[in-house]
Amino acid sequence: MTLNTQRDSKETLRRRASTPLPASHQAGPGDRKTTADPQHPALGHSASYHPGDKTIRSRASWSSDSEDSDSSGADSLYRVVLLGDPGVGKTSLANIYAGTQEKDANEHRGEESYERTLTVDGEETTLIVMDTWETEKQEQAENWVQDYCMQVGNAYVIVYSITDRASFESASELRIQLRRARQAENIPIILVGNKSDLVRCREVSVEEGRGCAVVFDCKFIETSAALHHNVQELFEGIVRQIRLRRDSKETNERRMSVYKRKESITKKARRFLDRLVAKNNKKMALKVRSKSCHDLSVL
Ligand SMILES: Nc1nc2c(ncn2[C@@H]2O[C@H](COP(=O)(O)OP(=O)(O)OP(=O)(O)O)[C@@H](O)[C@H]2O)c(=O)[nH]1
Repeated sequence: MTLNTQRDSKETLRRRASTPLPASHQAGPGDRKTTADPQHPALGHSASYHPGDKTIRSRASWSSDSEDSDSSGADSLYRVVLLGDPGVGKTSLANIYAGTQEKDANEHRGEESYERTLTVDGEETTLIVMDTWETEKQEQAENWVQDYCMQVGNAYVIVYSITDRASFESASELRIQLRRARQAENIPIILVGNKSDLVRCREVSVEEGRGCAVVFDCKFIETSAALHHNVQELFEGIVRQIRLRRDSKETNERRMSVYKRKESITKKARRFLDRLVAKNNKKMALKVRSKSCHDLSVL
């Protein structure tokens, strides 16, 4: 991924941002399906969607890895639901994903779903990022939104603010709620500690975030929407987590061998040493697991 590539893809996005998706999008715009589809097990949820209530903002290409683009890569579409307390930064993260510039934010206010195609490890995947979670409205009419969110995601991002302990506690509750709603399913869940730039206001340590992810068996990353730090890594990580569950072991191993070739020597050495020590030490194995919850490219 290069900065140039990012800049180029943003240009593409801006040009296409005004292109509305047809209302029939949920039934599949001809090329892809977003409702229950036996050919597309990852999308096989039966919850109904209300297109009039939520807007799909844009379809655009965001090639993070264009030099490796492989036309043989499967093109797939997945829903990613953002959960978390009000004010933790869900919309800010979604806006970065959508490539919305600050000056465009007012124009797009009220729109809550963002579709974008990413090229990760040489293959394209389209994510619809849904920023529809409501925690404040308790009326009956709003409950369907929460139920819908819990049912419809192919992956979940649970966001808290590192400056707000209450939001961290809510994140644990959301994880439990999600586990209850989707009991037997092995869906990717990423715990995100946002606002990592606000160092002096920190109320939740990195270790606590990581510990929570280990206990709740999910991935963990700290981001700063304000500085755009780790946001791209987050969305690329979601794609990798989806693929790790969707594809065969062989396909993932082939993909990983390409990915690992690009890893830094330090990262490779650390990974090798962790495995070596963990082989003979159960306690260490737990520690490695706690480290691996940081690594969004492995299960
Ligand atoms: N310093 C800092 N501020 C942030 C960051 N992310 C979001 N904010 C600010 O936090 C406030 C809330 O951000 P939103 O993105 O609206 O949060 P939200 O979770 O979507 O909130 P609701 O829409 O109420 O659910 C805004 O003023 C953002 O500018 C961050 O990483 N760092």
